[in-house]
Amino acid sequence: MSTRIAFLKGHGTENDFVIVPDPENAVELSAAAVAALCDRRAGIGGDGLLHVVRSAEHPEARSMADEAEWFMDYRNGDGSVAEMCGNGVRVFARYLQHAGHVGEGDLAIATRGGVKTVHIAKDGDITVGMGRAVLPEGDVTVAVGERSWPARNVNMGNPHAVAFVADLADAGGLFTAPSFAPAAAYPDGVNVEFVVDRGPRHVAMRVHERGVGETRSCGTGACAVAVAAARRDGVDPRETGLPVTYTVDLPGGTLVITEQPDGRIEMTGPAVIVAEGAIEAEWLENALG
Ligand SMILES: N[C@@H](CCC[C@H](N)C(=O)O)C(=O)O
Repeated sequence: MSTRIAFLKGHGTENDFVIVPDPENAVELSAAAVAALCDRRAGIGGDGLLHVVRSAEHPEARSMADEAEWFMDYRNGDGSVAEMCGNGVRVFARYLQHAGHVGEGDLAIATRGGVKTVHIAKDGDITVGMGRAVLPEGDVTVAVGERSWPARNVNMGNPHAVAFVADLADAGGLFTAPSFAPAAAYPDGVNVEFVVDRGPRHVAMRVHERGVGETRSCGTGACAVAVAAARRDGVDPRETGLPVTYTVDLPGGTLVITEQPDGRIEMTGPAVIVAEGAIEAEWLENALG
């Protein structure tokens, strides 16, 4: 009889994830296994995978176990590991609520980018304390084909290049990763955001994600865009002492990003569990050859 591995499918503003609950860290998820599961034709399909593990059971999260019971072991759809996933944290929290591990209110989730505070509101939206943005000095350029744009380097735990463009269509099909310069700015690759203005403190963006491709949404990307837009607009809450909020429209929905006077960034948006099922271990073994 073949063994089965439980999974769920969820999304946050259409950034979608395969969720593998594995409290004891017993399921071996190689990069190839993650890529097979995230394959949209031969697998379940997803931009990424959320491996749900008790912090105490994971070598990368043990040191955070006192603060956060659960560790989001996030993987990109190509199997690579990333430091953080903003939409992923909301979907991860929704899974914990769905499974009865937590209720409405506050919780902490361990990630490779540190412990994130999460609030599950009665109205269903989820707010994540995303930490502070780091904006390294130096000019960055991103290019798609013959076109190039100056970009702002923003680190949200993971790397971003934010380019303001005249029209979101300027980035073209985004079938391959935009190139960037200088190479030293992003030694581990980068997520690239293309942004237009929609109104006062209201922008729209597209994103090409490292390890995935173009996605319908990126939470860390939306935070990077909000901070880059604020600085471009001459707004820095750490100087004014006032929080600033940007509404960020993405192809898959809208996220609301607030930067507090101490620089902490909060992201609010939806998170949805779509389905539950079982992975045939035999299929996975065959998929891995
Ligand atoms: N979709 C995510 C970001 C996922 C990680 C990213 N692709 C990377 O490699 O840094 C989000 O919602 O933040």
